Amino acid sequence: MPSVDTIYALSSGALPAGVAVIRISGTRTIEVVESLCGAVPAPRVASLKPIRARNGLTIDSGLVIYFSGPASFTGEDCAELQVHGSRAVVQMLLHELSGFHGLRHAEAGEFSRRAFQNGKMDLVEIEGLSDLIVAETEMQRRLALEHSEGGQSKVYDGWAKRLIHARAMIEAELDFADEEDVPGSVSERIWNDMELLRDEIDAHIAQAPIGEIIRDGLKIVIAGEPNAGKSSLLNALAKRDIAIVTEIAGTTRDVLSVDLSLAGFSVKLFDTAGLRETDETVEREGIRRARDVISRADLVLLLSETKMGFDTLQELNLAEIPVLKVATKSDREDIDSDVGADVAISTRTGAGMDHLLHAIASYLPDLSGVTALSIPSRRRHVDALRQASIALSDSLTLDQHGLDIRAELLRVAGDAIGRITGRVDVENLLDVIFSEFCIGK
Ligand SMILES: Nc1nc2c(ncn2[C@@H]2O[C@H](COP(=O)(O)OP(=O)(O)OP(=O)(O)O)[C@@H](O)[C@H]2O)c(=O)[nH]1
Ligand SMILES: [K+]
Ligand SMILES: [Mg+2]
Repeated sequence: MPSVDTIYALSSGALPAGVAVIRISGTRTIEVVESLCGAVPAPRVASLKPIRARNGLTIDSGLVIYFSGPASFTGEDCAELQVHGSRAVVQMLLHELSGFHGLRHAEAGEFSRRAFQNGKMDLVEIEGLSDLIVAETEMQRRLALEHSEGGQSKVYDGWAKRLIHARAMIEAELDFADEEDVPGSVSERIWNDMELLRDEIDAHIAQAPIGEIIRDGLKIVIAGEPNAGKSSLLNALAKRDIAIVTEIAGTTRDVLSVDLSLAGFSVKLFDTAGLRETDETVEREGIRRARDVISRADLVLLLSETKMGFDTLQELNLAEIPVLKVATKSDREDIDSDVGADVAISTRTGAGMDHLLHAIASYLPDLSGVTALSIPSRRRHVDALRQASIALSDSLTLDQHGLDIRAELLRVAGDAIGRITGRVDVENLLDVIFSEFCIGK
């Protein structure tokens, strides 16, 4: 697409900063760099240059790197100008760039979109890159890096190839079916492999909850009686004064949340209103919200000072959700130390807090023996994999039907997998995927 605009944007973070990186991509890159810097440096060699506006004023001096397409991030001619990261320098440089004919400011995700369109990265790699940019925990970084560098794409491409191979063998069998000496049916081997493939895909899908926890964090809800010390615990774990703590029962009404990092995982911790019968309108709404967020928890920390408290809380319908019973205020002498809890804590003295964190960590996914490649990272991927698995299963079970129908089901499965990496028509998906990026990426 030679006629597309040349685009530019600030690709580095918030200003002011030590260095700001302005990226340019498109056919006019050479012309622009020549005008700003006097000459275009050799490709991929950082060169310190004065950067001048066309009226002769020096904007700044900085490192200029030119990438000759297709050996660049976008696949087009690209340049990166590394200038001093002040608002004034960046503003003047962007203003100068806007004055060039055929240049315009990039839209969100546009550099990456060009990389995809020019075949530099597939969709899984691009999504991995988008995840890597926003990664906050060690596990998020590991998963995103693996995906952005194409490891996952290789797995999906391998699966798609096996499906194509199977179809080709079936086509051949259909073509030669009426000939005398067809070498013994190829089908046997093909269907064995397709069954294996279906099992591999299902095993991959089964890891989706881990991918979700890595991306979105483990949802932990602090629940319990009024005044049990729930908000005090939230504040203690967050090491910040987030929730209001008072001695008045029924202080917390809204659901509060904070993101923490625990053992390399992201954890979303929720504080909720104390659970009790009440006629007070605001508190009732708070309790309704508490029950709602409890029902969506991965883990509930059930807090109480007393054994009776835990007993009444049993009535909460926590059916499928793991619960950790936490006895609070262990520093108080008037409190019975044996209330049948899993952990006893005091936010006042810090007693038991390590024990509690340890107990929580045991609810995090065990990643020993699990590689990043065995974990699907996004709902989009899982949905497509499910479609592939269903089509594959159908083609395996429909053995009384004609081969042509079974081959068609393999095509459906292959297309579903092809859509994950973008090998198969995904035009309608692109806007959704690239809109997740910010400008300059
Ligand atoms: N001695 C002692 N007091 C505590 C401890 N944790 C909390 N408290 C006190 O218990 C009272 C209630 O604490 P909160 O954290 O507001 O309890 P809560 O469960 O959030 O209460 P509601 O939001 O009203 O349901 C406050 O007076 C706290 O200072 C503790 O570990 N030891
Ligand atoms: K309180
Ligand atoms: Mg509270």
